[in-house]
Amino acid sequence: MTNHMITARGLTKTFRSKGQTVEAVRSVDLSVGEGELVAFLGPNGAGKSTTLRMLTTLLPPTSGEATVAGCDIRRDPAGVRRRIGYVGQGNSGGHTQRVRDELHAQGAFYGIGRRETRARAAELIESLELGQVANRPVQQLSGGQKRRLDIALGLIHRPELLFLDEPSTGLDPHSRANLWEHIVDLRRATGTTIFLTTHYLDEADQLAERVMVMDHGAVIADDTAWALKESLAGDLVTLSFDSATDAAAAAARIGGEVHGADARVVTVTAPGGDRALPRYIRSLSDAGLDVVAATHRQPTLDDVFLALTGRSLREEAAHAGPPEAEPADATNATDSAQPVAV
Ligand SMILES: Nc1ncnc2c1ncn2[C@@H]1O[C@H](COP(=O)(O)OP(=O)(O)OP(=O)(O)O)[C@@H](O)[C@H]1O
Repeated sequence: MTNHMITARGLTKTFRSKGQTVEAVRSVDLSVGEGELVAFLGPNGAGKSTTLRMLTTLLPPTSGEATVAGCDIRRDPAGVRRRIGYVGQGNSGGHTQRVRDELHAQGAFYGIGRRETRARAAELIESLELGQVANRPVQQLSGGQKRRLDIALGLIHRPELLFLDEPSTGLDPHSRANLWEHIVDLRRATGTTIFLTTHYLDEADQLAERVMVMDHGAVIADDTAWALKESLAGDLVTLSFDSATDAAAAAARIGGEVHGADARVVTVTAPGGDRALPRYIRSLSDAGLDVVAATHRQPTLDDVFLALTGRSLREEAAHAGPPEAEPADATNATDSAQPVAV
């Protein structure tokens, strides 16, 4: 890894409310290199946003330390804020101001000169494809356009590092894909380091260069999606049998687990499942056990999470309910795409 854009050691946040203590973030160590695109993944309440809010100086840590874009979050929060962009879970909706004016106001907030702000706003309007709506009031934009505006607002001062808290939550699949294209293009063009949280396993898998998995306030995995899948899960081989007796005998022979309502399905995790599958079939046939159907599939990040925690992230997300059609309004002014007063 080259220079570090983020390093955190023992970062901890404990909330106390109504006599209860919540250990939201427990002694997190992490490092992000210059130019990386890192996804922070985990179920609801895992502590992702709290970590982001500490790194962006919106929340003081209970203990631990972190350096962000070369500045210490405790000793030089203003320095951190000058160098980073932060797009929270709130959105830019509800504003009667026009898109272009919103960007100009943001530039003025950062103390950027008028001419430079206008040029920068025009550049961002172009790169984030906001040209057609640049003169419309923000409240008239679609969810995807609003998120792109949020990102433009977060980038007006050319930050070295951009934090995005669930940038695609609430968007339909098409808008999500479009937003991601913009994020990836931007990163390619500017080399900006991007650290984002997401609930979408497929997004993290396909687009992030590194995935950090968080659960119960701790980072439980940190690697490329490929390495995580390769090392933790292996390929998932599924074999079906005519009877539960055969399935049980097969499971015992190959070290698999019996599944299914009628206990006739065996799954086993094997590196290189495409090559392992014929071997299993041959070995079971030698033992007089006929496989009636067989599949193998590459593991997903959900399999990784399952292997690490015994729980499925996908199921937890489903229990948490579908995302809102539009992201909720910011409950806290500092959570919106607006910059924090420095
Ligand atoms: N201001 C607060 N006061 C008390 N508890 C809090 C506060 N903010 C967060 N928490 C708690 O800290 C834990 C971590 O919350 P956090 O928002 O960081 O999780 P998350 O991983 O970002 O979840 P989500 O994916 O739902 O946004 C949760 O149990 C949450 O209820």
